[in-house]
Amino acid sequence: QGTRVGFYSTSCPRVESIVRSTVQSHFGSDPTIAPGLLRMHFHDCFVHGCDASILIDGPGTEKTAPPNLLLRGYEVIDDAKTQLEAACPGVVSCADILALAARDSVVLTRGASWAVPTGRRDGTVSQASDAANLPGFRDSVDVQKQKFAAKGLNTQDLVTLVGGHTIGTTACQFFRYRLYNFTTTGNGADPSITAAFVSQLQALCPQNGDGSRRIGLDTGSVNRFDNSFFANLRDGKGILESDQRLWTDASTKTFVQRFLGIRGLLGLTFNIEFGRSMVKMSNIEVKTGTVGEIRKVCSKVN
Ligand code: HEM
Ligand SMILES: [Ca+2]
Ligand SMILES: [Ca+2]
Repeated sequence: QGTRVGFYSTSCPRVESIVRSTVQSHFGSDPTIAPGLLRMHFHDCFVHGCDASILIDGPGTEKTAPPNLLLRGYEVIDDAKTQLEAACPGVVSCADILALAARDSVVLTRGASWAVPTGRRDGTVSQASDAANLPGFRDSVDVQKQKFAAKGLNTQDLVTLVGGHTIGTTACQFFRYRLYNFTTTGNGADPSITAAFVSQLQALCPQNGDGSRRIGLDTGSVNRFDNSFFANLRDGKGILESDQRLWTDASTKTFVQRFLGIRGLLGLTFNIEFGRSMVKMSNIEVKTGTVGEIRKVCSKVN
């Protein structure tokens, strides 16, 4: 792919420790930056590849597209970049900083670590309209699979990477429609949500309440990078419609079951597979060599 582990070993040997300590210190004062940075890397990679196009400021850039409005952690990347420009000016790309910060975020939430290949270069294009190929929370499994396949990611990668929802939160506005008037029968909620859970969710996200209120994507384990998210899907406790559908569709359900260690199926260890699939995701359409640039400031092209 053109990226490799240790790309900066002579040009900027402290890059990984600088990024790690920066993420760590921000995490200390605001733990929500861990899920924020992981999601930001995903949203970067799916649009023009992992090239930091998501970080560019200005009217009509990717940042302004609806799926990206609630991303957080930009200040962490800026902070790391400032320190890296002091240590090794003009050497480390913003795209690599984001890839490293996503890994460090998983480790800080007690997930397993993995080696991040580096050597990405930063892109110069960022357009809101290009964010349309990001998956949406109402997408069917077929559409989710298509969008991942378009980036070279298979069904196992899809299930594994969506497992990133083991940490972090969602605004009520993205799933509240599942709780009220979704059906005209029963309690009016999406029947794929287990009955006892509906009233809990309704209490957290009242019908006419604040749509920006946030609740955990992995009920009971919001801050920990574990496989509890998959147990919640099995139990009808997925929060996003797109997440719960991974249990309804036979092709994705098998992988959820394998993460849960269902007898008779070849087991998969979520934390190990996550690192593997992340390496694939973080190599999507990467720019290397002389393509693109090394940005001086992550929020704007040189
Ligand atoms: C079908 C694919 C996916 C869909 C439809 C989807 C959708 C969403 C939505 C709607 C939210 C809530 C955003 C908010 O309210 O701020 C969210 C949050 C999140 N997503 Fe995804 N996502 C997908 C895949 C992924 C992948 C592949 C990753 C990472 C590998 C990821 C990581 C996260 C994280 C960590 C959060 C929590 C963000 C926070 O707490 O600020 N998602 N996702
Ligand atoms: Ca990008
Ligand atoms: Ca969890």
